[in-house]
Amino acid sequence: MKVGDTAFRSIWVESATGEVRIIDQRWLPHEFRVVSLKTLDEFATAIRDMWVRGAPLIGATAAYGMAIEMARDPSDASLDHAWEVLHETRPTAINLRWALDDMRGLLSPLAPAARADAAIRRAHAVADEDVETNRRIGLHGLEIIREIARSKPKGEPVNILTHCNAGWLATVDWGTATSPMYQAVEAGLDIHVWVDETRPRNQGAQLTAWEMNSHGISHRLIVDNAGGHMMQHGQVDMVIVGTDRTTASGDVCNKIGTYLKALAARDNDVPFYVALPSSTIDWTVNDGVREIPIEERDDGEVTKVFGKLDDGSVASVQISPDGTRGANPAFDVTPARLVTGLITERGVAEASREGLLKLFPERRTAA
Ligand SMILES: CSC[C@H]1O[C@H](OP(=O)(O)O)[C@H](O)[C@@H]1O
Repeated sequence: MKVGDTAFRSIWVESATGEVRIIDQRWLPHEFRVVSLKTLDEFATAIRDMWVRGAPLIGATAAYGMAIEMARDPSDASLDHAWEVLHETRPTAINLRWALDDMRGLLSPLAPAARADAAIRRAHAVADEDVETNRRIGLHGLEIIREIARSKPKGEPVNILTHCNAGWLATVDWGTATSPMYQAVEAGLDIHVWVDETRPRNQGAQLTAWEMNSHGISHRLIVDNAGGHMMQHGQVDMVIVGTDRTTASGDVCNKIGTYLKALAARDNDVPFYVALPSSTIDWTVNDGVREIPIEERDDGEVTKVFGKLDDGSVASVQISPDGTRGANPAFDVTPARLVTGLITERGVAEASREGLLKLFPERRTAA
């Protein structure tokens, strides 16, 4: 998407140097920092420490990490080591495993001498496919927004609530939950976005708000606990979020707090949509609550908050007593029964096995 007058992706290869470049999202919205990732360990650190984050972007970053390592050492041992190092960075987003398996499946049968070129080509393709996939998600989501707009009094915007950042910063471009928003604005529809701050790391306040500002989309930042109240008072026409792993039966694992939004949406008859590329569907899992590993992150993310000081510098400040420890599950699982629809690149699926198989019949295994 555009940053000022310049079009950006969240990850790209500098043509002059061949270096893989990323936007280091830890410093947004206060500083726009671009860094190069040059070694396998730097790629692993960037994913683990959330310089880059968001399921599709984590997958694309891992693909480029494999490619960089193949250029250094294309041996079988190096291929397996790179898979292990990158896989252990974060446990929940399935795109990481999907991308690593995709790359290793392509590279393993090749002669080592052919792996570096094949790897970088595939990494580029993973990134390009993500952009097109998200664009298509946006077109399908646009029709939902358009339908809601028809039911609104003239001059009133479609009010959309979103949680965390499932924006272009969480993908290579367009975003998943934000793609319908961008497409709606491009189609001339009037939307307003309630942006959940999304504690503890505030991806909403820091990243989604930055995206909305950069794109000139009407929005207001709200605390995570305000969403239910807004819905009770008719101020939310739809919820749209992303996901880090959706099961074959339609259970949705997403940033912590998503489940609570879904409960409030159901209680107030607000449609609750999830936007996702098919690479985020884990076809091997049915019961999301019991089977999806939930990342436990450092409790310092709960006891501290990052922001800009009055002198313009950025810092992390402690918000709780010295002796207080935190608990920090990074995701939760929304059962399929609370999901109105799954917006994929092939269309909108009912949140169920049959609903997903109608759009992805090639996944229908023999009974
Ligand atoms: C399009 S995936 C976005 C998804 O990823 C975020 O998690 P994190 O920032 O920890 O990587 C969040 O769950 C978003 O919904």
